[in-house]
Amino acid sequence: MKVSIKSSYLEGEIYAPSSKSYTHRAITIAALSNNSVIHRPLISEDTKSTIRACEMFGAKIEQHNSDLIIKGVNGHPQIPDNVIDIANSGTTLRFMTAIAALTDGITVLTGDESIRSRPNGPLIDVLNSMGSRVYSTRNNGCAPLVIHGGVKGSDIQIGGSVSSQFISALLITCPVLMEESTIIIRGDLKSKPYVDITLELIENAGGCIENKEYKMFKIIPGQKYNLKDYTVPGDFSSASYLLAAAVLAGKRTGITVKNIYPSRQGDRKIINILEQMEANIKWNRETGDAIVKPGKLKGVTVDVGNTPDLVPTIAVLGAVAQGTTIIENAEHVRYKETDRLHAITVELRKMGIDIHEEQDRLIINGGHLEGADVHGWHDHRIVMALTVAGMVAGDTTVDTAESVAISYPDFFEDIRSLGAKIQIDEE
Ligand SMILES: O=C(O)C1=C[C@@H](OP(=O)(O)O)[C@@H](O)[C@H](O)C1
Ligand SMILES: C=C(OP(=O)(O)O)C(=O)O
Repeated sequence: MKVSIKSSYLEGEIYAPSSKSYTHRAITIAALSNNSVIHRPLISEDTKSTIRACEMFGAKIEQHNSDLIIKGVNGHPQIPDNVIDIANSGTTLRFMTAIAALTDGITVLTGDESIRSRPNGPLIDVLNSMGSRVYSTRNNGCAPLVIHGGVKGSDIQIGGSVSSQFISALLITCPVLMEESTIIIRGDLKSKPYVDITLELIENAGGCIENKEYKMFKIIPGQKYNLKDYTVPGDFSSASYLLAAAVLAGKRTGITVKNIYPSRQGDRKIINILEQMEANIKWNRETGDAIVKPGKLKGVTVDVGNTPDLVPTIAVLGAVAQGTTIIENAEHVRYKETDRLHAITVELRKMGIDIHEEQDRLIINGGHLEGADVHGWHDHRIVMALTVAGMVAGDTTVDTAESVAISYPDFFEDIRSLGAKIQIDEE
């Protein structure tokens, strides 16, 4: 699907969608619990992958209006009766690889071309050291994965530089084992806030994990999750496109982005980053409203070690900021749906921006965005960030736009409701 974008001037108010990361965790932990209700889950292609996988492991999941009613497996997932296709969701793949190790049979996990190129080696090695037998069918650490169950609580070590999802997957799974586990993190843990979200949901479900400054986690055995009733908060990663659009393409009347409350989400930092860039933004933590007015921005240097998903948004902001924007500590951003450092560099160059990539950072010299036909790389975050750029530049098309369904299915409807001039060209 391709979208055609004209110069746009936005105004009004919009609700940020529910958090994808919180929704994945709520569904997964509810599936390991007994009876749970999840209010306002994000229903998107990625979270549907988690729903599908949890049903294959024996959970009963029904949607009633904006709630999910989940009857879980009480810590004992069944052997799936077929291969599980988790499509494009890295979070689902990592979480379900660990859940599969709890069964007493064999699970096969696969996904789309993107997911079958993303690394899982550290998680595979740890699960094998715990008594499971996990194989990457092509011996490259990527899906398809074949997982024989049989893990036991153990003392394990794992590197934190590739993905925090490996650690989150182990933190969710180890408490239900009958032996104590200790997880030691080797090196720097990237995307730390996502581990905070995991620990928050585990605590909500009555689980108990001792976190020794993200260097060691001690997990007592035989725990039983009981998530009961959980309401999913708004998503700061998705809100970042709305906030950036307000700054770059907003009318003087401004835009109010609603449903963004204080949270353990690392991407809440988008507010601080916009403030550092001297954007006109006022965030009311009590009401969850961020009021944003358009204005000129100043370039900044941002460490994205904990906020990898903000990179496309920050790159577009830097593209029009005065001076230079440096996005650093970003190597792990290369292991997402696409190599996002490379993808956003290629596409913003097509729009006339002086942007360079190095192994773990981007250097962007602010300039003037020019309309162009750009490629979305089948990556929802690349598509949404380039759509914001297109509203500034005008006369822009973005292809593979259907990928917004991964995390923000109503993205185009929402920004059109604010006045964005976007035509959807069905391909
Ligand atoms: O745990 C999660 O919900 C996520 C963790 C992050 O991945 P990494 O931990 O691999 O950086 C992030 O990029 C992804 O969108 C969601
Ligand atoms: C990388 C992302 O998610 P996942 O790792 O779950 O595919 C994302 O949402 O940007």
